[in-house]
Amino acid sequence: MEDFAQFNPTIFESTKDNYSNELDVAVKAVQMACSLCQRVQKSLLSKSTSLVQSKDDNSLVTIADWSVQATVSWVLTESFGSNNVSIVAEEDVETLSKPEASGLLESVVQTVNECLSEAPQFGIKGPIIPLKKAEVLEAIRQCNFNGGPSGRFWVLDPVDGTLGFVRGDQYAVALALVEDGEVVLGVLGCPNYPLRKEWLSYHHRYYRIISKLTPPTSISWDKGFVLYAKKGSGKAWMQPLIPSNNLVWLKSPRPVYVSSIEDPGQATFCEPVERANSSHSFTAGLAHSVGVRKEPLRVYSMVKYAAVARGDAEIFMKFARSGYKEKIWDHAAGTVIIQEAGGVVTDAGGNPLDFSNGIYLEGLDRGIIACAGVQLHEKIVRAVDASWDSSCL
Ligand SMILES: Nc1ncnc2c1ncn2[C@@H]1O[C@H](COP(=O)(O)OS(=O)(=O)O)[C@@H](OP(=O)(O)O)[C@H]1O
Ligand SMILES: [Mg+2]
Ligand SMILES: [Mg+2]
Ligand SMILES: [Mg+2]
Repeated sequence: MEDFAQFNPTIFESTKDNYSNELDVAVKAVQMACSLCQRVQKSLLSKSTSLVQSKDDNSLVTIADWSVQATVSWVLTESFGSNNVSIVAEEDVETLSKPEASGLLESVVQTVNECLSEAPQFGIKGPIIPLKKAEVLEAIRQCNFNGGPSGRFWVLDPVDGTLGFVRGDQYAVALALVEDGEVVLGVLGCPNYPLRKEWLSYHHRYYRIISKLTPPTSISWDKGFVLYAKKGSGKAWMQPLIPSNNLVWLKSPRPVYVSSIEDPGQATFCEPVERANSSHSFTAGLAHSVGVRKEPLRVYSMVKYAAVARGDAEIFMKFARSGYKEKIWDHAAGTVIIQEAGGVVTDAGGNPLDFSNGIYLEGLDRGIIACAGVQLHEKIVRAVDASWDSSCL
């Protein structure tokens, strides 16, 4: 039993360290968010409802995106005080505030309150009475900070990989803390990350396959976890999901490390599922040119960062079409987790990602390259230079 520990803040090693309280609250908030998402994903898949909406850029948003944003915003504000909390997050309240969206708003309020009612099981004090519509909208609206070079702010992607989420596939909840332009904490919830990494590539069919192969009573260590890391600690940790209805949860976090594979011939690279989000043809040419032989692992969301941090893949590449500006919430948590697990994350010019310039990764050179090791990373950066001019990106 010695590798088991009760769930309490002592898991965070030196509790007197900087950011230990922030990390403790952030991990609990992401645990709650994962539980919320699992419940919503299940209900989305069991009935076709209008809980999925299209945004102006044709991307999707669901009640889970808004509900997680409201819940995490509420938890952070209650824990640290509204004057001390600035949050940059993906969703806004525009759609939800429209009179015709009252049903949608009701679903969000119900989902948030359901989640907050379980807060004590995660070690968080919940509200005395359920939140009202106006309070839920305010919690979402509060996440309208625009980032920048100085001070402290949180960065939240409530559901990353919303497309994967509505398809019953991979998605992530990503929360980071940025101080003076540097990501100092990263917390990444991956509720559907499978026990066997081979299952990561069963897109679309994932849910069906998993539900057939794992008994419904299986404990959550079999699927899903929260990864977290603190900048400069040299460690990244994986904590199993806390079952909200199960008081016998006793598992302690484990450290995760990047893979030691430096040979491209043995390496696996991962990339976005959607061609619209990253050029598959460019990365295929690139991978071939450095000697990568394995098929790409196409996975939705920041689960790709988790795969590299855990050593299930060695390379992550994303080359969005020219003109697309990457947002900080799609990369902040994953970046610090890979770095602390021993990996390297830069743009295609080999420069660190810049989280100090507002909501976008301004100045990003071509694309993002994350690797398990320095040598592999150098090879990929060199290969991008060699093949860039002949590509049409
Ligand atoms: N056109 C375009 N190009 C590049 N990137 C885009 C584009 N549109 C959206 N996005 C952002 O990509 C986030 C999902 O990235 P993924 O790596 O998960 O892509 S994929 O879903 O696997 O194809 C996705 O995050 P979520 O909105 O949180 O799902 C978006 O922020
Ligand atoms: Mg989105
Ligand atoms: Mg995202
Ligand atoms: Mg999102």
